[in-house]
Amino acid sequence: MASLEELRAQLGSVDDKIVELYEERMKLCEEIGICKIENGYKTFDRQREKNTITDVMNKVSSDINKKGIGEVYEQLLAISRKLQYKQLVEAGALGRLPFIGIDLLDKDTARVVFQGTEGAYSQAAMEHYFGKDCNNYHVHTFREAMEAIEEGAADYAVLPIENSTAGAVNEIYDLLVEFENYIVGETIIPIKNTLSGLPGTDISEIERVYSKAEALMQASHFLGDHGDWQQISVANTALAAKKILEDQDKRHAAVCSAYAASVYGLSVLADNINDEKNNSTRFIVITNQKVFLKDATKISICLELPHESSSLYHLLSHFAYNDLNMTKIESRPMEGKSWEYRFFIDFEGNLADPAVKNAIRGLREESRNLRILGNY
Ligand SMILES: O=C(O)C(=O)C[C@]1(C(=O)O)C=C[C@@H](O)C=C1
Repeated sequence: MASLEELRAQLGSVDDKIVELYEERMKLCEEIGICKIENGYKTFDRQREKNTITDVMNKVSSDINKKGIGEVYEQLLAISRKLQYKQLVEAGALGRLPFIGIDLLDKDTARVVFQGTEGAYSQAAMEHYFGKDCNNYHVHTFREAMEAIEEGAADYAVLPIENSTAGAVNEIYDLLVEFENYIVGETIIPIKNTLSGLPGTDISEIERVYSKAEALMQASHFLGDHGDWQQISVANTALAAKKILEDQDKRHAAVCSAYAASVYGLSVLADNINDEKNNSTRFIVITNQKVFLKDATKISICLELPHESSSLYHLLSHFAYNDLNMTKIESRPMEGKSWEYRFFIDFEGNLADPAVKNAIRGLREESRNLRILGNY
């Protein structure tokens, strides 16, 4: 029986042959790539790949080798495809109207819309991004904000997309698909609720609290210590603060942000009463212009995948192959297609980077309806 060293030496010679053949194969794929560009043929030939994989699987005998060679070829073909996407990008075949790189957003002259009432967290986020004196107005629903951007009634909208404890705001994801608007910025603000009442109120006088149902729930430990208080839910936390001002009853208090309390002239009776002390919400800034800041570092895309085994696995390989760091993935059910999903992916990069262009080229070819939602 041969020793481990001898067997490893034999394996080394086999690996040398594989490497040589691999290089020979990639060289041929490169030539095919040129031929495809010159003749306008599609890079990804799904049927050809299926045939190749079946052929090589039929050439081996044992089941374990069949599965193994199948997997090796899946990878091999995916890599030659990626080489051909790179060739396409280098030949300048981008295929779509490009995003335009800009130096700055016109924050001083812009008209900005947010959803909610005066004192809402969205307003606080808007002021954080655009400044306290920005020209703004508010609407009742997220859809109305999206429409205002699409129609050009406002230049930018500030909308919540994700909370650190509650997760994604699904409606915003769905609206990003429905409307052709683009993300150009983001801002994260802490969500810290207070118990606020009329100035001069002592907490011992309180008998009733108003707030949004979720905000009452998120302060359940604090409110549990005051079990005799009546809890009344209203549409949002800013509205609760407004009600306290209007009622002028010292027995009433609101669970709302310190920002809403200041907007409605209330005093903070207890600060940061949420059970989870490090809660924050990420807001996106959207516009109807296909632009991106030249120093942008994050890209959001969405796409649909064929209902096939390992389609997500192959899709994600475009990030690894191009050394791109994926920071988030969300899925949402697709309307009218039970158990099929649309994926929303965030990754680090700038649309001007060659690696990003290569990855997007590959992702576009191998998924359906890919949309770049923004680079910010
Ligand atoms: O035959 C082709 O069209 C090729 O480009 C070669 C190849 C392969 O590596 O075998 C690569 C990509 C295609 O999707 C199909 C097959």
